[in-house]
Amino acid sequence: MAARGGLLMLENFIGGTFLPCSSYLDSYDPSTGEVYCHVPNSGEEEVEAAVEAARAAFPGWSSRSPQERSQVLQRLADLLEQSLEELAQAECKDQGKTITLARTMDIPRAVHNFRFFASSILHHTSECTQMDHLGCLHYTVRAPVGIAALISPWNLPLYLLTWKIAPAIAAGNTVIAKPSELTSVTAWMMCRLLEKAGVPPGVVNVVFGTGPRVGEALVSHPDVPLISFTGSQPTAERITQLSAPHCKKLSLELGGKNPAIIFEDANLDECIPTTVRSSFANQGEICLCTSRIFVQRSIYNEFLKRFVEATRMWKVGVPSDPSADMGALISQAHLEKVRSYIKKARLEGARILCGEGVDTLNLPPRNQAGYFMLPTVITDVKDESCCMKEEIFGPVTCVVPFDSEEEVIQRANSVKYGLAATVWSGSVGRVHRVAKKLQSGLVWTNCWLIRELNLPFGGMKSSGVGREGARDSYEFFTEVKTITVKH
Ligand SMILES: NC(=O)c1ccc[n+]([C@@H]2O[C@H](COP(=O)([O-])OP(=O)(O)OC[C@H]3O[C@@H](n4cnc5c(N)ncnc54)[C@H](O)[C@@H]3O)[C@@H](O)[C@H]2O)c1
Ligand SMILES: N/C(=C/C=C\C=O)C(=O)O
Repeated sequence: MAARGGLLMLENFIGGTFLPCSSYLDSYDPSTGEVYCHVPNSGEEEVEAAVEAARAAFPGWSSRSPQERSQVLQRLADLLEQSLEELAQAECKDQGKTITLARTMDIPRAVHNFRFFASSILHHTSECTQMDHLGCLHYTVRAPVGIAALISPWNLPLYLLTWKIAPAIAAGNTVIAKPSELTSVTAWMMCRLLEKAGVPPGVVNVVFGTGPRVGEALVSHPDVPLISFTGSQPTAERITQLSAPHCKKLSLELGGKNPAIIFEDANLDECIPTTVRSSFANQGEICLCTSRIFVQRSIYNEFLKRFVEATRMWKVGVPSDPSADMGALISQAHLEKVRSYIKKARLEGARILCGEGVDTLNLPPRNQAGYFMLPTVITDVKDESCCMKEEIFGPVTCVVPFDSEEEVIQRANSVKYGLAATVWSGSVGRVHRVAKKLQSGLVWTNCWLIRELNLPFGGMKSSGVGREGARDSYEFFTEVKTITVKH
């Protein structure tokens, strides 16, 4: 690690070596608005070096057995776990999230990602059929694809980066990862553990920088046959265009406009605290967060009263405060974007029941320039409003009434996204029925964010293409071959 003038200086990690870059980007502490880190502003030259390193490492790594690769992933998980507190502190400072969320969700899940895929890689089966009348046996085999480009967003930095690195290298690929330029620190810290874990040079390469500069050089490189991307739809469109000439394999995990549907027989004592958390956890900067709440009319007033009370109890504070429920948004630009939606809602005649422009946020003097805002609840908003149609990706949620099951399903499905949903009802028949009719890749009933990594994760419609999970990631990061043997 280099430090210049008290600033953290990150370096690219290529071929097992940390390399300086010719230019750097400022990276900010969201809780103060101050520059505290310099991130390499990498470009084609760095991508070419990373491709060379990944290409050189591929024969050795891909020829190791799943058992050998599994052991390396387990050792990396152990080292990350031993560095949990250091990584949590870094993620908190870099992303603006609370230290408690970083300690209990982000970093433990990053550790688990390596443990999970270290195990699942040992248990995949292939397929076989027989044509006795022709004396033929057919079977499938799978092999790693080659160099994988892994591009990840700024909201759950190490959690989502390792959700790609782990399955990619477990399957025998070598990787070039590009984290978000807004949150690069924990990826860089992870690189310091790779050699000790036994990851050979060139198996994991990390290039830092912006999407248009280093990201586009990576996704358009002819020797990078597959891209796993998590981020926004506009970026996914651009990556699809750039990769199309090379017919690359694409996994696209994109945005959401996730509904919560609360029927009159829901258990509000459970529903309300969970829906506050699903709306505002990580400052609402989780693709699975709830941003539209449909409440059956007979309980609407009771729900609204209790939900606003509970939202006002959701503590916004300095991210390093263990008692804070919510920290700072990622950037000044993102804060202004989120606030602009609240202004639009007001202009449309909606009511802001709490939060931005209604309640007062008290912060210590050193955090006055931080990117903070209060969790905000909007009602009396039309389904056609941009607040009900577009992903805001901040601590803002809309609450509206509904009457019938058929009506609410149609309204919940009336957006271009289809990532996640929650359904709250005491009727088991109703939750099964409604879940099946929702255009979402993930539906939680009477709960939220209980993750089963064995099963497919991802969205439909504009929420993405493909799925991630034990089998899905294995199939994405390998090529299948069908072999016929005539005996
Ligand atoms: N479905 C999911 O699992 C999931 C998870 C987290 C975030 N997201 C979505 O991500 C978005 C927020 O993250 P974000 O602002 O970092 O998204 P983003 O699309 O701006 O950036 C995501 C990543 O892509 C890179 N990038 C940007 N432009 C690029 C280009 N032209 N070529 C190559 N790479 C490029 C960025 O540097 C970053 O690393 C939201 O829409 C959110 O819903 C989805
Ligand atoms: N891929 C996942 C994403 C979760 C939240 C994104 O913002 C996961 O949980 O596996």
